[in-house]
Amino acid sequence: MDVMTAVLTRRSEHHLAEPAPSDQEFTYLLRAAATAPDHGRLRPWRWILARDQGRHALARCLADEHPGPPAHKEQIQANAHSTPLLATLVFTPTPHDTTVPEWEQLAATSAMTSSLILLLHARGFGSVWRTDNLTESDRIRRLLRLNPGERLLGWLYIGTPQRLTPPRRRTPEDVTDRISVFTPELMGL
Ligand SMILES: Cc1cc2nc3c(=O)[nH]c(=O)nc-3n(C[C@H](O)[C@H](O)[C@H](O)COP(=O)(O)O)c2cc1C
Repeated sequence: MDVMTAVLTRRSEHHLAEPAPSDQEFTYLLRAAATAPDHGRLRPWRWILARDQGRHALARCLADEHPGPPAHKEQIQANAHSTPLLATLVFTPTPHDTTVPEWEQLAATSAMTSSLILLLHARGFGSVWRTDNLTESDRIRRLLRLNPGERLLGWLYIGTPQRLTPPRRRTPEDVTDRISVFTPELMGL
């Protein structure tokens, strides 16, 4: 799949089933995703993979911690239960880096994740990045043994999309109003 096709046919997939990438395949794809732009090559992130019992325990905790009504909690638990691989994204910034401020490290983490999502898609796997307003939960932090200074950025739900028809290739929207051209003359220089 060429890059343009991958970008235009990717969708957040909310109904996922086996198979998911093995640990080995996930690592292979992550190594490629980690080549995304990353000022200082700090790799200020880590992933925690949960399958089977680990995933069920995490699913229960996500549902318990969700502030929404019972129906919403049940939906979260059902989703997390049925998705074969729950990958927790943890931001691990190098503090007080004078060359690479924290916002740049967060941007690098986002770039890596975006690449990973596209690579998964190109291999036939589906994913959705979810936070469900749960990234500040102390209980989830404790369950996942996060260190002080680390930050939860959500979960990549990963598996094989359960849809009858593949997503249609999207028609890119007009973004010309988001582009301007700078010339010194314009600035009166
Ligand atoms: C940081 C981040 C957090 C997200 N959290 C959620 C979420 O909690 N629940 C959800 O359904 N989708 C979540 N999404 C997915 C977006 O809703 C989705 O990308 C958007 O609706 C566009 O759909 P598409 O990915 O199919 O283009 C999140 C995406 C990002 C980048």
